[in-house]
Amino acid sequence: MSLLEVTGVSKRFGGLTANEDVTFTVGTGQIVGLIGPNGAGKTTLFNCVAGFFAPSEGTITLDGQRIEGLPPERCARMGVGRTFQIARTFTSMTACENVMTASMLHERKVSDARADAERWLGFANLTRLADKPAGSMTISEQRRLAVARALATRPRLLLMDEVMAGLNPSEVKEAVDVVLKIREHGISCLVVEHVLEGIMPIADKIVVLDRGRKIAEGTPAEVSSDEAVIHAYLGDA
Ligand SMILES: Nc1ncnc2c1ncn2[C@@H]1O[C@H](COP(=O)(O)OP(=O)(O)OP(=O)(O)O)[C@@H](O)[C@H]1O
Repeated sequence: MSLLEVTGVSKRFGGLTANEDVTFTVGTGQIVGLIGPNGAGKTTLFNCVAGFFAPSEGTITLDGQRIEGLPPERCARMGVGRTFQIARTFTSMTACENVMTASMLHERKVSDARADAERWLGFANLTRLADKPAGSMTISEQRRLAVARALATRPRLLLMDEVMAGLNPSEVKEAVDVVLKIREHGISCLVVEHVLEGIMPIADKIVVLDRGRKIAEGTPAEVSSDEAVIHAYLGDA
């Protein structure tokens, strides 16, 4: 049994089908990349796994337990963590306070939450910025802060949404190093990413969506040479 099993998931918004009959798994300690052209349905699927959307059809299990349709906080308590885009970090709070808001999910005492937050800031290579307001940090630092905050919820599966977008090559490498460290901790990662040079070298598996459907699944090498994938990315050009 895989940690995450997405089976036959469809999601419709009125007449628009954003996901159609999508099936894939994420194994324990695996990094799985979810890629596809704009509008392919990546974010929608991500939101179905995180509990932000209930699928119209299909099932989603975490460690054998059904989670589809559960609210986000139940999914989080069951072990599904997710990063939010920058706008969701609390910009006037310090980096440490930001992570503490997540640590409080498990720690009752403020001093324990602070110690926990400091540990995750260290994990994300942000110790020296612990007391800086999140709003004054660079995009790269804020992305790693979002990862630290998600890790503080103690996920078994971490969903990462475009944590590498807009970063320069050395910042992409820093983000990649953090993802690899997360896997070393035995935490599985499902990564939605446009920055293919960031995700392709480190993913155990890539799932490719196009117009809501899964068009390919396999190792990075397999999907890179897949005709349907090449066509989806390049069109008829
Ligand atoms: N809440 C919503 N209501 C209606 N339609 C939506 C909603 N969310 C997404 N869609 C539509 O579903 C389709 C898939 O969008 P989605 O954002 O999941 O794709 P994506 O692969 O994440 O795209 P991108 O790479 O551009 O972020 C699009 O046609 C989008 O307009």
